[in-house]
Amino acid sequence: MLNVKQLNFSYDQTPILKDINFSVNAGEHLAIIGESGSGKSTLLKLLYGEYDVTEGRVFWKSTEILGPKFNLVVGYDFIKYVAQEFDLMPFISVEENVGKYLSNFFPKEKIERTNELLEVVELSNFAKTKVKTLSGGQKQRVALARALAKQPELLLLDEPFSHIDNFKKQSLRRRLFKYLKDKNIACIVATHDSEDVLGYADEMIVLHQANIIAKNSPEQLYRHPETPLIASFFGEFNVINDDFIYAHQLKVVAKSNLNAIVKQCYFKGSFYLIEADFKGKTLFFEHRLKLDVGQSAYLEITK
Ligand SMILES: Nc1ncnc2c1ncn2[C@@H]1O[C@H](COP(=O)(O)OP(=O)(O)OP(=O)(O)O)[C@@H](O)[C@H]1O
Repeated sequence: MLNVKQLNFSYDQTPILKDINFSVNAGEHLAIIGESGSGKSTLLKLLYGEYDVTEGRVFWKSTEILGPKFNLVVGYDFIKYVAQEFDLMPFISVEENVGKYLSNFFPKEKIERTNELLEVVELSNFAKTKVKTLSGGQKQRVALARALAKQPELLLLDEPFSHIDNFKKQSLRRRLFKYLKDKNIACIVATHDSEDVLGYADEMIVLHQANIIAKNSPEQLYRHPETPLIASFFGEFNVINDDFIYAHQLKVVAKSNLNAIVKQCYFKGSFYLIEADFKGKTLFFEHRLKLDVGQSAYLEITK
């Protein structure tokens, strides 16, 4: 189990993280969300032992995670960290990068393990390709496979799918997170993307102004977002009668007290997202048909 106790951190005078407390069980999946600059990457780096905490302690089971003041070599065998910049070896092949830290004493096992991981990240066809010729998204997938090679107990992922195209992203997410669950590998994922969280994370932490402002299951935070920041992570929303109402929770009806005038209509595939004016305030709602600018629409909350 990972235990983070009263962690405080600053690079200089400004506190970046204040009184951070949480734990993660073996095999559990925790998502960390927050605006850009809220300290997500810094927190992952502290959990990896890349920096020394200013105050507080971090434990994985009974081992204390310590930074460079205490360790000559940064990091621990049981933790792997895939940063936003992946530090691969460009002049060797994909399979050599993935197998780099696997023992050559067991060549058959090394090949099997490398092949298994290349399948997880859907790069089997690129096994012999030199990394320098790969695209950014392909390199990110090599970095993920390499982090898993010597099965870690805890995997730290910083925006793990940021370079990967939408065609691959969905299936890669499913494969990777299923693999981690099957192998009981705990993971902590810093992300801006609600698709990385919903359906996968067991718990979610929201960082804001150096503090954890919410910690709960994604379902609870989705259903009861306590702040606009949390609601906005999940999609367009409105504040009506002090309540957060997602765009899909406003329905067009024949008559109601909520008469909005359409300002913009955005095609979203299976629906249109409509931006409308209601008494000088902007409202967002979803509708299956296109509406004309200037048209009036009666709306009802369907929460
Ligand atoms: N090496 C560093 N030295 C000084 N300040 C830093 C350093 N790295 C990050 N910071 C600052 O710490 C704050 C948190 O940065 P961090 O990268 O942890 O945020 P983040 O939430 O991961 O952002 P993003 O979502 O954009 O990746 C920012 O204000 C950043 O400028």
